[in-house]
Amino acid sequence: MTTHSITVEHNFETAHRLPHLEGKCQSLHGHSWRAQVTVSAPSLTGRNQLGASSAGTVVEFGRFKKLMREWIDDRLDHGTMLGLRDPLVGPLREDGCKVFVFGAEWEGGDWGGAQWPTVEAVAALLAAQAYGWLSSMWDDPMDTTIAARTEVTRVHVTETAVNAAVWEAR
Ligand SMILES: Nc1nc2c(c(=O)[nH]1)N=C([C@H](O)[C@H](O)COP(=O)(O)OP(=O)(O)OP(=O)(O)O)CN2
Repeated sequence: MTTHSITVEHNFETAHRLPHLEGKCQSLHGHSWRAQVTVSAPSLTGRNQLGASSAGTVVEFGRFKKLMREWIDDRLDHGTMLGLRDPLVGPLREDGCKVFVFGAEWEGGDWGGAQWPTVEAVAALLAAQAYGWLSSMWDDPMDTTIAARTEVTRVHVTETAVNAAVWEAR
């Protein structure tokens, strides 16, 4: 069986802190995050208004990146990622800051523990969201660029040049 995959990337400037870990990560700090999302399909067979067809794409880069960029830029970029139990959530919000709360806005569920904004949890968060981006393309009957049985297979997130996490579908 063959697999076709595409990978797209986006960056975001976002603060976080991990008060449950010992050391410097307890202090609020920022990173230039990079997320690479890989989408795969067993064939390039897609659809058009007449039925099964092929645009020759797993998903069209531009459409998928638009969905990815809008979600990341709206919710994470130039904001702060915190855990639900972090006492900074209230004060930052009261001061008008953008805050994304792990364990609230996104609870993790089957995607793995997500109570704190570790790099691992950010990768799982984006994998879960990427399934939503694919669903919205699939639900659009005019979208002829998404192949059948597309899946999110890998999300690679870096917070620094030397720290990264990977979420991979089994
Ligand atoms: N498994 C994880 N471990 C750590 C995470 C994480 O998300 N997952 N996060 C942190 C901190 O957020 C911190 O930003 C990074 O810590 P650390 O690599 O120790 O710090 P530096 O980037 O300054 O390290 P260098 O010495 O510059 O390489 C901690 N652990």
